[in-house]
Amino acid sequence: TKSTRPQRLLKAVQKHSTRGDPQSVISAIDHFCRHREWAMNVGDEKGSILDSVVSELNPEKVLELGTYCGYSTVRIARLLPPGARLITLEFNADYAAIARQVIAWAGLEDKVQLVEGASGDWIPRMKEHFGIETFDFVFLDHWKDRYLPDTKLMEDCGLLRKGTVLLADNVICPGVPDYLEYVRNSLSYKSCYFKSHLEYTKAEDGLEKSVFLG
Ligand SMILES: Cn1ncc2cc([C@H](O)c3cccc(CNC(=O)c4cc(-c5ccc(F)cc5)cc(O)c4O)c3)ccc21
Ligand SMILES: [Mg+2]
Repeated sequence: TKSTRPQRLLKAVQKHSTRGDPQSVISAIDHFCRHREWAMNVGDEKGSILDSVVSELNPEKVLELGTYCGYSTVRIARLLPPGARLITLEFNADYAAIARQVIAWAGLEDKVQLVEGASGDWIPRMKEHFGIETFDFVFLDHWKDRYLPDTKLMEDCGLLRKGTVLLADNVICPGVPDYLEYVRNSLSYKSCYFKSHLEYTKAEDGLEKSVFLG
């Protein structure tokens, strides 16, 4: 039977990158997606913006909503200090299976906990199940109509603290108008837009960085 795109992406990682070298994994995925098959990774251009936000923040507790093949998981985890933890939520079992192998190939499994399940089910369980008080950094890259409800859910569950940074992918393409309107108008957030391009294309897209003010 025909392979899936995530399976072909994993093969490209295993063929064209070095086990235990996250940068080579990132480069192999970007090369595959630019020259072979487009895939919905945050990509190299927006990825560099993601890197700078993470490096500046040095977060201990990170939540990623939407793992897909683990590209942004690897980008974030490779920058985390020893002892820091990234929890990534993926509801699609096929994506999760590939992501686990990509994360393991990069040698980052000790920093990453991939949870198979939906954000709406797992956000309310973060405290009792993972012993998480609050998150320092949240990367939103899952279904675009879940960004706003899940942000409100994280607020209600007390998972955000003064200074928690939310970084949202695809705020232009495909777009998240209700989320943007909320974080840009709420007195509880200081928000700014990083203009970029849709991964591996010339179309406009960007990241919205929103700091929770408590
Ligand atoms: C509830 N819950 N909890 C965990 C969780 C995890 C998932 C999956 O990881 C998943 C599956 C399918 C789609 C997404 C969202 N991503 C996108 O839709 C996207 C599209 C494009 C684009 C842009 C232009 C196009 F022409 C086509 C696609 C570019 C991008 O960067 C994207 O992130 C995420 C889903 C719901 C989940
Ligand atoms: Mg995305």
